[in-house]
Amino acid sequence: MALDKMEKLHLEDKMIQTELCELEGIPLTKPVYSIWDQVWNFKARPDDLLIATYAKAGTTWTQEIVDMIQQNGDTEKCRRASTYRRHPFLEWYMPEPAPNGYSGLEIAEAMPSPRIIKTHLPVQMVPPSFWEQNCKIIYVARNAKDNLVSYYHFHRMNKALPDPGTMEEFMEKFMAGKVLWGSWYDHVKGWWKAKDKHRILYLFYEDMKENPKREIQKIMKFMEKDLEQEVLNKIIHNTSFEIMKENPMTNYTKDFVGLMDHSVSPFMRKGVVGDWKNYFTVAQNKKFDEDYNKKMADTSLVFRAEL
Ligand SMILES: Nc1ncnc2c1ncn2[C@@H]1O[C@H](COP(=O)(O)OS(=O)(=O)O)[C@@H](OP(=O)(O)O)[C@H]1O
Repeated sequence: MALDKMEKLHLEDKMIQTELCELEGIPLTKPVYSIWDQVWNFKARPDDLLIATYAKAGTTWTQEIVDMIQQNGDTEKCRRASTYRRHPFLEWYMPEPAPNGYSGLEIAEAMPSPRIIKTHLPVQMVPPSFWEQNCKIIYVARNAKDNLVSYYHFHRMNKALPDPGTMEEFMEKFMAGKVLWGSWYDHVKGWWKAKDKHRILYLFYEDMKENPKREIQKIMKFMEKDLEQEVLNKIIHNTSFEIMKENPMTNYTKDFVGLMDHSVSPFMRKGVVGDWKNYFTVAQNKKFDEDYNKKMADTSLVFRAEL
């Protein structure tokens, strides 16, 4: 291999930086950690809509629903750019010359209102301006077991994330909260508490699968949008897993090129409730449940891990 190419690859490897470092007990990637002051000082605008989730809980799906509502069901407008470029990912940062160099902050700052912004931050790390501006927030939660399985496969296919090891090893890290964006348990509980004090619509992935029409209507109401039945049907259709999997603007084949390997596991993988049953052994399930019951004993939050 030519020397300059080797140097470039080495540099790119360094820029990808799969190592995590903790901020107030929350593991972040090194580049995100390095710009944390700027993230914290981000200036939200009153008409920003924040979509907050633990990673792999249904973010992309919700982003597409919200965009389709905002665009009054106009599919062409929704195809103006990829999900990743349409809705800035607030804290995400990968400096050039990393492939797909990206700064959520820069994209957000340059974007005209109304903005739809994505974040995976736990509630205590959301920049204060979102609360000061009383922004609307949609939080989507997914049951821990399916969330874990989806996150595991995402780590396998995404070179920007640490190697997950075996499913068993990843499960241990997930239970200990030693994964990017921290503890699932604290994330869902923290946002659940916050919903009583702020303008937060708290949704569940399982409810969206069970009855997309009902959940899309909830989002419409929250966004104060009244759309014709025909438009609603169009939104239901175009935000289904099958359509989004084939849509190059929503299936992540246009972004993270060279980082995400969809042949290892596609971003739009299965999109179902209960896939964890194909991965958890009986012993793992028992151990997981025992630990889960302890960690979730102090909340009224209830999840469904099957439909
Ligand atoms: N329309 C639709 N319907 C049902 N399920 C869907 C849909 N779109 C995305 N997905 C599934 O959501 C999982 C990806 O989660 P996120 O979008 O939150 O990922 S990310 O955190 O933004 O990287 C991932 O889940 P798994 O299939 O279980 O891995 C996607 O397949």
